[in-house]
Amino acid sequence: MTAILGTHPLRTLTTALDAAALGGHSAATPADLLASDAFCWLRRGEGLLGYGEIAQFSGTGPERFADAEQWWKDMLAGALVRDPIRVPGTGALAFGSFAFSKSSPHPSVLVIPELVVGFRDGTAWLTHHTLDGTVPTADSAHALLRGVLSSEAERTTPDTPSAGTVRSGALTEEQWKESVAEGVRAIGRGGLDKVVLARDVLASFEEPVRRVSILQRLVRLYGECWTYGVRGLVGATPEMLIKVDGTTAQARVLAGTLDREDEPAGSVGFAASVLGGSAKQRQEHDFAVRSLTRQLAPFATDLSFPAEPFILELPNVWHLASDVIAELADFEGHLPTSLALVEALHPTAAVCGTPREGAGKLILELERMDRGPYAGPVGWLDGAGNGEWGIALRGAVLEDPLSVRLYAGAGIVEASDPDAELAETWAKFRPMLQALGLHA
Ligand SMILES: C=C(O[C@H]1C=CC=C(C(=O)O)[C@@H]1O)C(=O)O
Repeated sequence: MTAILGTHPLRTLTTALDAAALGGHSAATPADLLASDAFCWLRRGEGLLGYGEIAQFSGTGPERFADAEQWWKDMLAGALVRDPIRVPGTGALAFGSFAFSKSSPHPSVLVIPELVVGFRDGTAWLTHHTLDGTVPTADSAHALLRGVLSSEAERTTPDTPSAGTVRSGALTEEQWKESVAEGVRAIGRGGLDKVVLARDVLASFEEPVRRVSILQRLVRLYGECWTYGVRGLVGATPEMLIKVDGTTAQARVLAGTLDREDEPAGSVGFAASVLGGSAKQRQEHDFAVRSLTRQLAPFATDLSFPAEPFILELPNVWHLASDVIAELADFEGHLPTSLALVEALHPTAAVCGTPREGAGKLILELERMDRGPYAGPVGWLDGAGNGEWGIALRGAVLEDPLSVRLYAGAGIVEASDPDAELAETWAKFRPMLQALGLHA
């Protein structure tokens, strides 16, 4: 574990965003405030952006969540927080991304940005964090934002996607289908109900890709999803692992997918009959809901979810979806933080399988790649323990300015067909392919 701690305590100042104090810089939507390295968590015109980095936790291994939680507690212990607004996302805040696997060498990180801009229920605010002993003020926060806006010519340059090509990553399509077939055989032998198998593809460009444009396109096209950006990891996920807002926790569980590409006219009804009527898709979904609710129950005094999933309509696919809601139990005066819940819930059967242990082992064997941050938790948490942690799906890692690695997977059950699962991964690559300006 590495942690960079300053010699001064963390100081934070949250203040209402004063549009007049931004001078000539105005923004119609939060996405207009994106900058090249900005942290991003946006959905339906609300969310959080972060700029600059003043401290980070970085770790690997099975203890990565607990170590991150301890680091955050240490940062908060001596913190001097001024927060007159006091809603989830104000005060001290860190963005984070965690590797899917406990055996991954990929670093899991929590990062405290120098400046946060937040939007929620019609309120907009700035939070300025310092660790060098300077006292943040409303003026210093606005000056930082003005600095970001004026130095970022890239934000306003017209967006012309560069030409790129896509090739297979760790496995060719044929090899991946063989892995799916092996997954089906493993399920048939007994002891395993479901395994989620993913694959990667590598997009290469002749000119550097622009992170801001990728995020802006995802925001524009996939407004119902949570568009995330934590360093090189970008994407727009439809799946909420856990959101904590005071005493309430919420999750959106997805599993069961239908491509919308060849959609007949009319079609949520069509999706409902195909997805809802398919025993295979229902089974895939039920495993995912059960894994989430089983892990969440010990933290809850009350937990509910509808008996029947609903159809979530996204531009690329339909999903079977279930929203789970829980009232959090208070243990000796403490509620679990969003990060403590992440540790308990990850990985659910939407991205790993059932039973979890056996599925995890088979994933390592059959995918023959490191998932890195793909399918890991991504999001933010604040000093009160609130937070939103999506599952990093429909995303990619910007490996260097000319190469982007995309990841997508599919839930495999006994009735799975390798060709259909391969087609499903292409439907799930589509948001990132579109965001990269590649044909999709
Ligand atoms: C593993 C992925 O999706 C999961 C989430 C929704 C539906 C899924 C499915 O139908 O297989 C997957 O469980 C992915 O997007 O890479």
